[in-house]
Amino acid sequence: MSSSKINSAEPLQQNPAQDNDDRLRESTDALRTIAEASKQAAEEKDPPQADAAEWKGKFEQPDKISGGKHDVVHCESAQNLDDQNDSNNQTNEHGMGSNEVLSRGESDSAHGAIQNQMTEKVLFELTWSSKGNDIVSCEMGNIKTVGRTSEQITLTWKSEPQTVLIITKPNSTHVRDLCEDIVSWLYMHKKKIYVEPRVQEELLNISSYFEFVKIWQDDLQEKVDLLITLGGDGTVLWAASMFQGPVPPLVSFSLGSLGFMTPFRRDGYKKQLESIIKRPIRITLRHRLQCQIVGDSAEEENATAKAIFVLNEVTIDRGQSPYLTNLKCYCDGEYVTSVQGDGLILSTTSGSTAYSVAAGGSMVHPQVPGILLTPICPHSLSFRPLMLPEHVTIGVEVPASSRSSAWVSFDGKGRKELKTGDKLICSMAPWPVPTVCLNGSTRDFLCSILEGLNWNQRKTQSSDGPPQPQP
Ligand SMILES: NC(=O)c1ccc[n+]([C@@H]2O[C@H](COP(=O)([O-])OP(=O)(O)OC[C@H]3O[C@@H](n4cnc5c(N)ncnc54)[C@H](O)[C@@H]3O)[C@@H](O)[C@H]2O)c1
Ligand SMILES: Nc1ncnc2c1ncn2[C@@H]1O[C@H](COP(=O)(O)OP(=O)(O)OP(=O)(O)O)[C@@H](O)[C@H]1O
Repeated sequence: MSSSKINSAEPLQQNPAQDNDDRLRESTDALRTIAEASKQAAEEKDPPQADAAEWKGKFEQPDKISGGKHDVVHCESAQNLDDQNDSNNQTNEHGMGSNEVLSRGESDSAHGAIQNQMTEKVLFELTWSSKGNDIVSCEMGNIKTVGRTSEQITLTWKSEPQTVLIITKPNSTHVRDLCEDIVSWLYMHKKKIYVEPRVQEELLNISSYFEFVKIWQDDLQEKVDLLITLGGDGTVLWAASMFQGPVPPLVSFSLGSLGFMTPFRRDGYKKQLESIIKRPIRITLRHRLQCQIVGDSAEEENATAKAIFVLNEVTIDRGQSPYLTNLKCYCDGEYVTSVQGDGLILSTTSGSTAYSVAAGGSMVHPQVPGILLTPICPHSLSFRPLMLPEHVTIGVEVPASSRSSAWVSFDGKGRKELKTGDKLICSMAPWPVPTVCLNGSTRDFLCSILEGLNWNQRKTQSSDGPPQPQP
């Protein structure tokens, strides 16, 4: 997405709450400006010695999201997406605001005809229940919370999504079979379908009927309306990493073993997809981190390095070195502490249930905006994991005094050496990954920790036992 594209976004729609819209427009403009600055920073490498404060200024963004809640969690009786409509209607019946924040591109009038040329991305609007667009009010000097930053968001297509990118886990027969079925179903519904070269080859090996399937290329990023993954969490991470700018809504079918971020099941895919392309959908905006390596050796080796986006975490560890890592940590340019241990994880809240939880970090709902700082085997009795607010910029430096270099990896991939003097700069990215929910953001999250990690499973205490102590 070029910055001029961002500028050419449609003006926001008017709705009756004019005041709210004016405020929303201001924050949307601010968001666009920040997105432009971030895009520029990602394209033109920042000067290697850019300090953390400068990064913070570039990537800070306003957050104006608030909405409704679920009271009960029933993992076993998962409702299907049809029920989302009822809940969306309820939201409107309660007089909640409807706010368009991210729509851009041209409306796709090609519905019903498959074209060789890609049309522009279809428009949608995002809504969330909100009594106003402010998070706090301070009328008459009284500070009151009037909105929340991390409640349920609904996405409503303005016209049916047309262009679909399908990303699949390699080497799985189940995945290949489902991919074949979904591609055929989408083609019947007159969608333009893109896949990776490997998948096109697999489909053509099955039948020449699949000649309509096209090969994905990086420059198509801003044209995709819907992203589908078939695999496990690793496939979701892979798909997200293909987008260095805005990410289209992502529907993930679970064909892995754990599947924290993959709520959809292969059975009933037709009904699920039908609902997703035709009706409003609930989404979780999963925040990403953007990372850049700066410093002496980075200057030489990564002269053209761009920001790297992670959905789970960036990890700095000792690699094969037998020594403790020695990592100096900065927050907004100020020295905070040093890690002496196996390493450090800077995690998103989506990633809080991955490597971070294994290293002792807390599990956090993916839509809570924040950055988790979780040490790996710190040789200290008091280094508790920490969660910082979304707007900070974190720097991690391998000091000149360190006995050895460290290694950095991004969502478990792209391992690079951090030599002494190098610094990793990390802040919240302006482009989250909007994942489509099965039963809503909170319910999906709670189901995944209950089912995936057996969270708080314990035999129930029997009712018979010693008499209650008398008061
Ligand atoms: N000790 C650990 O727990 C450990 C060690 C290395 C990497 N990891 C995680 O593996 C991720 C890469 O995943 P992969 O599938 O490519 O590698 P992989 O195939 O090695 O899978 C790692 C496991 O982590 C799970 N996982 C991934 N993201 C998750 C999330 N957000 N919440 C809960 N579980 C999640 C996967 O389902 C899988 O079971 C890394 O981002 C890192 O978080 C964990
Ligand atoms: N399109 C792709 N191209 C190349 N590699 C991929 C692709 N999709 C996924 N992978 C890689 O394949 C590996 C396995 O994928 P994934 O985690 O989705 O499956 P899984 O391990 O069976 O599921 P789970 O993580 O739920 O246990 C991961 O390392 C991931 O990075």
